[in-house]
Amino acid sequence: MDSLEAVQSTNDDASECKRCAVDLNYWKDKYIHFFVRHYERKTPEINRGYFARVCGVNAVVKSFLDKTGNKCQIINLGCGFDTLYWRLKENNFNISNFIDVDFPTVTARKCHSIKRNNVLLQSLHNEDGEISFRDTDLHSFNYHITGVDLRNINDLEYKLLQCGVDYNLPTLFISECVLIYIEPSYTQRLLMWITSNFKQALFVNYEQMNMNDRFSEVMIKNLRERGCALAGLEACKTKETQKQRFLNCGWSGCRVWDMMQIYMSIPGAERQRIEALEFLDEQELLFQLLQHYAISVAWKGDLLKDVDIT
Ligand SMILES: C[S@@+](CC[C@H](N)C(=O)[O-])C[C@H]1O[C@@H](n2cnc3c(N)ncnc32)[C@H](O)[C@@H]1O
Repeated sequence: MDSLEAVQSTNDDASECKRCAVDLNYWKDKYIHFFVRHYERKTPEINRGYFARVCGVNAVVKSFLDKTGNKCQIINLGCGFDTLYWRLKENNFNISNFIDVDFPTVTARKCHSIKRNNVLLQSLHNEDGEISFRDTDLHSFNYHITGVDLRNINDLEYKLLQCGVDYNLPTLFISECVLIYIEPSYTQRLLMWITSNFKQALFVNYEQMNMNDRFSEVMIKNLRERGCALAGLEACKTKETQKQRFLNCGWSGCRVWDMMQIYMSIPGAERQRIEALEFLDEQELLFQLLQHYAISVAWKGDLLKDVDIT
């Protein structure tokens, strides 16, 4: 497998882990099984780690929507098979625009699954417009999928315009385990392009952190053996490097929480519920895993500052 293919295949891992945890009742997602048919059962540590990840990202999304209402935009960078658009719709959020972005090979598969599924299609229908499909792209009233390499800003800009991007709307960017695969100079260009073009933006980034100890050496070795070069690893070293990545690119501020902090801040009853779902043999392993991932939230503009997710 070459490096690009290996990076794209990380979407299969992420979506299979999400489906597994949903089937075990960690959280509800009525749509993930439309995208992921087969998976192997994951360990309790992995399932709990994904639970914390979903809770953390959902908390940022909720805080963003509390501040903006429906007059806003979400752009999911390296979206994979994420189902956030449908989950928001189900909860009566009808935001101005939602754009899913990934490599064309990944978006083609996402479009294919949507095209043959009435439940997914129905949410996209609106009296104001048709759904148009191309192989790798989909355009509907307020949901778009576009296939583009995030390292190419000119192409990204062009494709986002086709998706009706509005630079004046408060915009939430989501990236879950994406930037670690991208060379720092490209990420820098992407982050600077966002701050120079969008009036008000919030960026939630979930990815590895504390990548400078023995535990992380094993994680890095495993990913590299699969062909993932981890070009963006430098920024994953510490909380400070995660933060500086944004501050150096013109963002007004950035806060970083490791996943242990997020996990411990989940309300007691909810944590007890999920801890009763499966027997966890090695608590220490879960804690190590949680200490090696983080959520960073960066903002541009006063409206979107002070997001607290713990
Ligand atoms: C680990 S997966 C995560 C998928 C999704 N964010 C989730 O959490 O379920 C990483 C995703 O980032 C995408 N990705 C990585 N580098 C990219 C790039 N340069 N341009 C577009 N997508 C990219 C991959 O194709 C893959 O779908």
